[in-house]
Amino acid sequence: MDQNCSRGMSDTDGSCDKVQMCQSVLPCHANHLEELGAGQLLKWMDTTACLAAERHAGMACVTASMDDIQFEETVRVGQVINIKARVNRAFNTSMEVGIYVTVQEVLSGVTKKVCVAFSTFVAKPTGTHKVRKQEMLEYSLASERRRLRFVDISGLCSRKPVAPVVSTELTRVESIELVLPPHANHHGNTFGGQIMAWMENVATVAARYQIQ
Ligand SMILES: CC(=O)SCCNC(=O)CCNC(=O)[C@H](O)C(C)(C)COP(=O)(O)OP(=O)(O)OC[C@H]1O[C@@H](n2cnc3c(N)ncnc32)[C@H](O)[C@@H]1OP(=O)(O)O
Repeated sequence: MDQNCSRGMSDTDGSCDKVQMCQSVLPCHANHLEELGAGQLLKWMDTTACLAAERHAGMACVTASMDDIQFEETVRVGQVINIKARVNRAFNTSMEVGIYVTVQEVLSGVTKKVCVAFSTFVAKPTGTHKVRKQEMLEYSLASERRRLRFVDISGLCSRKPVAPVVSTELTRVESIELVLPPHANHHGNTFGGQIMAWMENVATVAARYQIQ
């Protein structure tokens, strides 16, 4: 598990499937523009959500997917990121975890929403666990999001390729990563947030080639 993440985690209200993480954004988390990288934020979100899922399930969980995310605010060095995660609904072996991210100016206390995301975690080893009492709105919506998630997956597979208007040949970027201990979580596996951070890094380089 990311050291910076695990240090900042604590329960908000003692409820075992709600987790909150608070982190100051430092230069080591930022890009060349002194802005928090999306990959770093995804790592923190995944780690926080994983803890919420594992506390709920009472066993190890892995990230199965994360739904679309829109980042609404740029986060800069010196600001504070606050991530809240909670299990919205448990299905059989999977759980939907809602993640709410805000950014705060330390001195003024002004807080803005950065994003909302929904991750699916799967309990391993598989087993059944009862659905706990939870907020009814999120509970109902989780079912609908789950349905759309699978429509999205089947839609992606059958979608016809669209001819690119501008050649993207020169934007091809490949990254080979050696999985080292700092990339592993508390189970000794690479965690979903780390994979997303690597993907985001390569995508950023590819996008910069395209606009050059
Ligand atoms: C690559 C990495 O290292 S990323 C790092 C962390 N993540 C991982 O290691 C996960 C790697 N992936 C896996 O282990 C598997 O693909 C799993 C566990 C996600 C799914 O395994 P499968 O054998 O395909 O799952 P299976 O069909 O039995 O379904 C298990 C549950 O996962 C859910 N599930 C499977 N795929 C997805 C998906 N893409 N999105 C959401 N939920 C999913 C199913 O709906 C099911 O939920 P339910 O039990 O509540 O009904």
